Amino acid sequence: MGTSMHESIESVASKYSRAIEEVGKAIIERMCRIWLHVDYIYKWSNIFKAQEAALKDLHTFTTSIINERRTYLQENGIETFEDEESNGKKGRLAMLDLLLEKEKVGDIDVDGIREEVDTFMFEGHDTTAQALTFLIMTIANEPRVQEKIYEELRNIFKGNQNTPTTDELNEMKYLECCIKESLRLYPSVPIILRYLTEEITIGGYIIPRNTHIHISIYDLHRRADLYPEPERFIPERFLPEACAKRHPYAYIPFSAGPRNCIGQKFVMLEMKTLVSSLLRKYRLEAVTKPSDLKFRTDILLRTNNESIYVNFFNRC
Ligand code: HEM
Repeated sequence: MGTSMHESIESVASKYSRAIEEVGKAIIERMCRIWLHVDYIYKWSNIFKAQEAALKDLHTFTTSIINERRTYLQENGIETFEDEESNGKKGRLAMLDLLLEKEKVGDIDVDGIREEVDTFMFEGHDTTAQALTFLIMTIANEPRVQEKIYEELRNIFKGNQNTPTTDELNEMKYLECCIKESLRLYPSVPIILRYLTEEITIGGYIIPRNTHIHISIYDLHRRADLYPEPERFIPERFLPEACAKRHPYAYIPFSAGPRNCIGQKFVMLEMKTLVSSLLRKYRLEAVTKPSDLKFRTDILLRTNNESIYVNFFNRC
């Protein structure tokens, strides 16, 4: 986003993680209690108070990120993005710098910037952390798959220890199938919500317009008619020839349509970078098994397990 998170921000970062969980809890608790759907009643509830406290911590964190960047630009006398190669490409702005530029010409105010930063922090942070957790656990539980990924990495890197280049990341085709299959079984965003502006018919049922609907990505991804033996981890389901036979909306970990995830290409590179670096150095052995996972109702796919464990062994 164009900022580094140094010490002063670190001190509020753990509060931020807790705040995100609290806000998620408040949303779910409200959703499940119909009387709390009425704003007037909700505002008197303890859930609302907890939500407000969490939002305060959340906004403290994102505001400090914005202020840190603003101060940096001011202290270094950077007037416009043309002055700085902030992301290595002169003329192309990091997101926060672009928002700060727009603020100068009155296209956005400070609350607007904070909303955008909140969206990116929320959409980009826990989603990726959850996806990596489930992927690493799954690879540890699938020795055949792990060896196949390792073989692919050995062929790409041929013994060198370098950080992967973009070309090398693009060569990790099998690892990509594993990431996709892991997101099928463990979609970080298990449900999405939509508001119907027109009537639709699904499976013979008419759903009237002006209806709020939930789309369960988790359940869709485990449909046996779309994915035979849906509980099994089979990365080959995502080889190009297998995907070609499937409906384009049968797999939607990043949603679909005009409001789909804008971070999906970035996150694939991020996950490949992290997992390939781990697997080049370590062999993983399972501790927590998929059958140990106890999912809870939340806006992100989380478990009630205290922790998810994996053993790491040095590859000599
Ligand atoms: C494994 C990681 C991720 C998953 C599974 C994921 C999934 C999703 C999903 C399902 C949506 C649509 C939500 C809805 O329709 O209600 C979404 C939206 C979004 N995602 Fe991601 N995401 C991930 C990572 C990221 C990252 C790394 C970023 C930013 C760098 C990001 C930025 C966004 C933004 C800004 C939106 C809102 C787009 C809009 O409303 O127009 N996401 N994401």
